[in-house]
Amino acid sequence: MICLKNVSKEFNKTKVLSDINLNIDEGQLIRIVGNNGCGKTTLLKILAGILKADDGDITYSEDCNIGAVIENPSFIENESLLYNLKFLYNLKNKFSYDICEKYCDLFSLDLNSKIAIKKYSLGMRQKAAIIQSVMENQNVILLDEPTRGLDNDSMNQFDNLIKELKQEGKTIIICAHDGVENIAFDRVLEIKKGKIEEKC
Ligand SMILES: Nc1ncnc2c1ncn2[C@@H]1O[C@H](COP(=O)(O)OP(=O)(O)OP(=O)(O)O)[C@@H](O)[C@H]1O
Repeated sequence: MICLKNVSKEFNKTKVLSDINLNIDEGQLIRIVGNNGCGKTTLLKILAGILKADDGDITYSEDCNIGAVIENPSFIENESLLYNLKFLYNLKNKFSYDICEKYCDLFSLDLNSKIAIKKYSLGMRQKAAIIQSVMENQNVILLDEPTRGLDNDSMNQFDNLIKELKQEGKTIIICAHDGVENIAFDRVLEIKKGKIEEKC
């Protein structure tokens, strides 16, 4: 689905990722771990195409349609959840109220709430961000610390969502220090000193 060959990235002459080689197959559920500042977010940004690698090649299968939650999600703060999800929908796709409602129900969010996003709690914003990453049936989902701000019930809801996406054959990559202990990952990768290695 995605293939990285000798991908490198440095910031201010410090190498964060060094000659990374990685094959991500369709339908894999992958966790990326590593110490603070090791380059997890950098790798996700490169995979999402929002950051350019300095060197190396990345190839994507033709049907690759990426959804992502990376760092702090931005919204139109004075507008409602529904307005924001409609706004974030890709222009070439027809907005599906039913799909958004399904994911909102799963996360106990009210899609018809008139409350402006700026009044949402951190956890509610995180759920809204996760919903936008899956609402268009994206088949590759990149999630950076997705359980940040989620309470225990919401973490269970998140686990259920990942299970469902996995059953649907989606390719999912999650960077997480914690909060994902109940998820059965196919692979766990660790970034260490600029290199990536399989942990299991
Ligand atoms: N835009 C940038 N400009 C300069 N340095 C950057 C930039 N983005 C990331 N870095 C640096 O690259 C390194 C890797 O950052 P990254 O955010 O990828 O780490 P991380 O593994 O996601 O960390 P954490 O677990 O704390 O979220 C850090 O040293 C960081 O300071």
